[in-house]
Amino acid sequence: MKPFTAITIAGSDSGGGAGIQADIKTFEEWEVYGMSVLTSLTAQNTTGVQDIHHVPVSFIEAQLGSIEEDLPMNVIKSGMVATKEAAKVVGNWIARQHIPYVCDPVMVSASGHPLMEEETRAALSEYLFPHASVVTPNIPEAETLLDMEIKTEEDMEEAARKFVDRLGAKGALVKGGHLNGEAVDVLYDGGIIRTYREDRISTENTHGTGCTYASAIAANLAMGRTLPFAVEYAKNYITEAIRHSFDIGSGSGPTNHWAHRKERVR
Ligand SMILES: Nc1ncnc2c1ncn2[C@@H]1O[C@H](COP(=O)(O)OP(=O)(O)OP(=O)(O)O)[C@@H](O)[C@H]1O
Ligand SMILES: Cc1ncc(COP(=O)(O)O)c(N)n1
Repeated sequence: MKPFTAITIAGSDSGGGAGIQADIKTFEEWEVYGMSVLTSLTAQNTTGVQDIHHVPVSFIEAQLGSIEEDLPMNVIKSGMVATKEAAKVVGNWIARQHIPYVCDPVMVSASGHPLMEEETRAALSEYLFPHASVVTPNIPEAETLLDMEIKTEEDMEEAARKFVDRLGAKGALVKGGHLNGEAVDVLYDGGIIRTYREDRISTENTHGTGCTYASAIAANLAMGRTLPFAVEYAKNYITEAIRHSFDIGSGSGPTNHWAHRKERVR
């Protein structure tokens, strides 16, 4: 049997809620075989990030090479890429793969800790976005990367268009988790604007939602679904993961990657 496969290029979260751990857990739930390239290791829990160790760029390259030499890949997902050197190596490698690529431009943890060096911002636009089937910024990330304020759904639409028209991504999903009211996300794929809307769930336990959502989109692309359908399935999945999130740790608890088994959203 040959499964669909996905590779995540991201940081490790020792607390298991975000980063590589969230990505692999999500791939598994979609029955997509997960592979990983670690860019940084974080000492992290639900209260915050206590320490960060960046993997040497030569070792990031070694991991990419080991996978490329031997294993099939249906999709690439990236998360924490902290330095411009890492962004360059990762971007140049992705450019050669010619498969769908989901780029989650992780900048700051939900607990407020910077996960990317400031000078890496420009490197994301230069090396990663041009290869992305979709970039998945949250509101603060979109505001920083585009240097604009986002307060309304119309602003989200404008931002999504700018990621495509100005920064060269093929698609952009601007996530509205940080706005008040409904949990609305706006997708622009270079053609039309689509809106994904769910009621807001009252919980503090949203650690890792961004990583989990992007990985669910990637898993659906690996299975051959189109981007709009991949986002629709992933939105249902993340909503249930938040609804049944775990009240563990004394900070913002993690989402529940197996919640969909109760709700049968697949
Ligand atoms: N309280 C909530 N109830 C329902 N959906 C939510 C809630 N918070 C976030 N979402 C949804 O979760 C997904 C992730 O969005 P968000 O904007 O929180 O991303 P993020 O900031 O990258 O995540 P993280 O919390 O991991 O930093 C989006 O679909 C968003 O609409
Ligand atoms: C290694 C790593 N990657 C990504 C995130 C973002 O996730 P969140 O915004 O939920 O903290 C994180 N906290 N840690």
